[in-house]
Amino acid sequence: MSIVTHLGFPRIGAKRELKFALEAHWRGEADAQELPRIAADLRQRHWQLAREAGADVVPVNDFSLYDHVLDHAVLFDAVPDSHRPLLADDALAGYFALARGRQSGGHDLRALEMTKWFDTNYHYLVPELQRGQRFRLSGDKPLAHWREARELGHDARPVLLGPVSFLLLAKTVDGSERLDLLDALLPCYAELLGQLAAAGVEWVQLDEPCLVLDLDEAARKAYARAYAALAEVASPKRLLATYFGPLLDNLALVQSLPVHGLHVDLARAPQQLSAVLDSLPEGRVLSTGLIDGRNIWRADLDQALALAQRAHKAVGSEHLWLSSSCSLLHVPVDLAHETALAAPLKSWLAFARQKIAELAVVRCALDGEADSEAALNEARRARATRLLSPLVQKPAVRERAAAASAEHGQRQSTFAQRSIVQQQALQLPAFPTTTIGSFPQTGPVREARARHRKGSIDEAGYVDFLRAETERAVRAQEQIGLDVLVHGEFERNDMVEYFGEQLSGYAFTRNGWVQSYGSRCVKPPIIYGDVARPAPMTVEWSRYAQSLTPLPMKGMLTGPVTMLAWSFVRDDQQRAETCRQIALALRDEVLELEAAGIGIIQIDEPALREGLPLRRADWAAYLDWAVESFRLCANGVADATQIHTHMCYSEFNDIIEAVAAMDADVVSIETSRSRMELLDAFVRYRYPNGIGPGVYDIHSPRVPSEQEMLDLLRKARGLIPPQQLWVNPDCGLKTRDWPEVKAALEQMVAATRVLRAELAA
Ligand SMILES: Nc1nc2c(c(=O)[nH]1)N[C@@H](CNc1ccc(C(=O)N[C@@H](CCC(=O)N[C@@H](CCC(=O)N[C@@H](CCC(=O)O)C(=O)O)C(=O)O)C(=O)O)cc1)CN2
Ligand code: MET
Ligand SMILES: [Zn+2]
Repeated sequence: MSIVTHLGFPRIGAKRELKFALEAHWRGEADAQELPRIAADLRQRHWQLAREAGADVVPVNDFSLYDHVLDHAVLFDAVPDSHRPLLADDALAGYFALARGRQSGGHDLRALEMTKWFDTNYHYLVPELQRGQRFRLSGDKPLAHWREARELGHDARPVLLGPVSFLLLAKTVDGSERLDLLDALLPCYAELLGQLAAAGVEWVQLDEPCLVLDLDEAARKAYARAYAALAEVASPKRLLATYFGPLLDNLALVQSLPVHGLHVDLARAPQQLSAVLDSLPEGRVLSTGLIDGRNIWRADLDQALALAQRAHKAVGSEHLWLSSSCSLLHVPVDLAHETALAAPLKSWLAFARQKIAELAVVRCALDGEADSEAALNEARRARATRLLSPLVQKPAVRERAAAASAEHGQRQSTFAQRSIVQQQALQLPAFPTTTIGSFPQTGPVREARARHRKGSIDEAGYVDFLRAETERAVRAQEQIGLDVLVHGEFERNDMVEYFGEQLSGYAFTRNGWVQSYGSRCVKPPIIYGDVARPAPMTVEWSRYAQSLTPLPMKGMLTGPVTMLAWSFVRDDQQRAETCRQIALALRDEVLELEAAGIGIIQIDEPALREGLPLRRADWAAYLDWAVESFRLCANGVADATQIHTHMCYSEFNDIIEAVAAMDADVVSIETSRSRMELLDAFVRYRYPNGIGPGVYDIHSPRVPSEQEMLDLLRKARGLIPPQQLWVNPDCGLKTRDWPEVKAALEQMVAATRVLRAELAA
């Protein structure tokens, strides 16, 4: 009989139990045993839940206290020397110091860099390696968690990030070639596999998501070498797991690797099944990724079943696994907690637990069990009602999207012309200072929102509270001496969810939490239908904030590409089409802000880069519609209105032309941690519009000094013409506290004043 399994499970907990345990631990409020106890409890609960939903085998070591890539770096002792003493002294404290930095107890340790996990909104910590790096197996988490599951009676499969993906996802601090470290790393894997085999582990899952990327010759050779080497050692049977896309030109390589099983993503790439089956070596297990781990829709079980049947015919039930396309990390835990979702909508959805149950239905149907028919019918009915629902189809929205043309995305004049008009209107000093939008989302702000949600403060009381917070932020900015102010975003739970709640065609959940990094979570809203804007969303807040000050108040919106990328999107129409609908809805907001007298409007697009398809061949098409959507959203304004955009965590070399084509008057980017290196693309391209390279790393509580920021600014001034240069932090300040924010911004303004004096001299 074919088995039901999945590649990994969300670890934060349905009610974010891990988040609260972590944060209590970091605040020093929990005793030393509390965090490990809650973590073990979550693992136990999640295994049980998966088994009850229908999984035969559960993955283990998918759990992490912070990040699974960091866990591997620690497991192989691939950590910066600076962190070693603390790690040796207190392993957990050292681990969190790698994740979050540490500036107490006589330590001044920086955090590892964080970056996006493929094209998801999950962030991993980037292992730092160097030439001659030594690796050493340190710790036994994969085996310990396997034992834990075994003792609870579960058939379990440890998950490891495979050696080549581990290296490709790491960076070297000295510019040396990562893959040169393969020979040094492999003995660690060999030792670990040996330990697992000796303990009686039957299967190990080696995740190699990099196999869905464009690979150069060196990477292909590394794969061949690594897996040949691992075939020589004592080891459980190896499942090579690929996900997030089709294997395409890497298929032959993959099929040549000596492993016992292969997992392929058939949710994103169902069309690859034929080629995979045709080339699958005799006797190899095929793990079919049938159910989408990246989205929350109930599956098309007929399609999943059809794929499973084709695979079954080719490999037989002994060699067939039915699985999720990727780890379920990217979806919430359990739909059962959504008690407030409207009835038809709820019946269309499946979270992690429901997805495993769907796999169990496919298995029943595959085995010809009679009661599977009822479950299949139920799924068919739910899907059909969704696709035909009048909630989904809005003819007026579709007509508008079809009618929108490129002209609507064209500013009236060139940047050179309109920047003169804008300067006349705004009268900004050289090197204008501003911030990226959010100010601290403090405990009281979140509590007020929670009380409002529960009805224990009314609308008026909540609005009064938010107005007071906004006013406080405006006064603080005036006092600090910033030139372009923001209202602070206190009314927003999240930059995406907040807009999702106000747009039609969008639904939102109560508990649909997904880990973004560490203890930080998001509740991605769900786009289920054609998107429109029934009423203005931010205009009153911006108008109010502007009424408090004579200084320019920047309007603040989340752009269409980011709204799309950080939501769960409908799967019954092209993403480009959905994005266009969002763009037009936001366009109305932009124009209404303008009409309300807001002269500067920022439209954030931090997700533009991460939305880039994993394969280069697909980039141009994506960038075309992504840029077009931004332009449709932003560029309907008059010359005097200044459009800003903001992007963080972006490798701009790949997308600089697209950034230029957006034609925003000012773009703010994250650059402080890379010491302005990320400006390179703009410099080389001679990017003509305004640029605000971040001078202050907002991810850390550390307050940068005036001198540090001045150094960065001088560097930036040497790279781009002074009249283009803006001064701002790397990103929004919502995760910081007021005292550090005020101190840092004061230093930033002081540094700017020095720069201005130098310009005048
Ligand atoms: N969607 C999205 N993706 C993004 C970003 C982003 O801002 N948004 N930024 C980048 C980095 N990612 C981040 C993701 C999350 C957070 C973050 O701070 N998340 C908050 C939750 C934000 C939120 O939805 N807050 C709600 C709910 C807050 C809450 O927990 N309330 C308590 C009660 C209040 C309390 O006592 O704290 C409850 O409901 O139980 C609100 O403010 O209303 C968290 O994990 O703590 C930060 C950065 C990239 N991706
Ligand atoms: C992740 S980009 C964040 C932009 C948003 N305006 C903020 O300041 O929080
Ligand atoms: Zn940002």
